[in-house]
Amino acid sequence: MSTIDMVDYGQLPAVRIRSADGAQAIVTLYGAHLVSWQGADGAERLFCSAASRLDGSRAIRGGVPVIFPQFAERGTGMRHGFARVATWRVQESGAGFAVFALENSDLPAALAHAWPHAFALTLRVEVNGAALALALKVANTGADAFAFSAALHTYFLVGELARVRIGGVQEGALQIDDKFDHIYRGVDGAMTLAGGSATLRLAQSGFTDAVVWNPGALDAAALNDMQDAEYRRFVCIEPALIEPLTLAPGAAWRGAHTVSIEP
Ligand SMILES: O=P(O)(O)OC[C@H]1O[C@@H](O)[C@H](O)[C@@H](O)[C@@H]1O
Repeated sequence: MSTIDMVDYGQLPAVRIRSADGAQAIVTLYGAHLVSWQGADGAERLFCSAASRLDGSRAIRGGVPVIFPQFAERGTGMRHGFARVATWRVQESGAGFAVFALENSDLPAALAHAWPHAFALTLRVEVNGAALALALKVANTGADAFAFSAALHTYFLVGELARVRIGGVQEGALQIDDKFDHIYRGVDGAMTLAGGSATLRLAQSGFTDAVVWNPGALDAAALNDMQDAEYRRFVCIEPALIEPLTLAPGAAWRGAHTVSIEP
C-alpha cells in the first residue's frame, strides 16, 4: 500500500503519507508541520510535546516546524516567521510523498500586510523504509526582491538527553545535558545523532547552517507548551539558512534535509 489519506491530529486536519514498505509520516496543514515520522520498523523518531496546543492557536511544540521568513528574533517580524502558523494546501501527492504549498495569497490579511512580498513556498515530504526526505523551495513570484531566512526546526526524539551524541558539527561528538542553543555555520557534511532508538544520519543541502537547541530544565519549565521533564526527551538539530538571502524576482532557492535510520 502506498497512499495518502486525511486524518485528525488533535483538532488539526492532517495528511498521513504511507510508503509501500511501511514507513509513514503525518503532516498537519497548519504549518505544513511534520508531527510524526516512523520508518518501516514502526518506531517514532520525532518528539511532540504532550502539552502542545493542537488547535491552530499557536505553533506546534515538536515535529518539524517550518521557519520562514525570519529565524528566531533576527528581524522585525513574527518570531521564527509565519510559515509555522499559516494554513498550507496539498499541492501534489503520490507514492510515499506529498507536497504542501503556501503563497502570499493564502495568508490572512494581517500576516500578508506585515510581510508584503509575493512568494510561493513548497515543502515536499517523502518517506520510505528507513529514510525521510524534506525539501523546502522558496520562490519569488513578485516584481521586487525580498530577503528571507529559513529552517526546518527538527525535534528528534531521544531516550535520554545526557546520552545523546551528535557527530559532524564540531571536533569530536557534541554532548548536551541541559540548556544548549548554538548556531554552527557552514555545515556541509553529514551529521549523526545517536541516543534515540537507532543512530540517525542527517544530511542537508541549500541550508548553510545547523542549529542545535534544547531549552534545558529552567527554560522548559517556563514554556507553557512543554511539560517540565520533556526537555530530556528531545534535541533539535535544525538545517538553517541564518543570514538572510536576497531572492530576485523570478528566482528560487531550495533547501533539502534527509534523515536515514542506520541499520
Ligand atoms: O519557542 P520557539 O519560538 O519555538 O523557539 C524555540 C527555539 O528555537 C531555536 O531555533 C532557537 O535557536 C532558540 O533560541 C529558540 O528558543
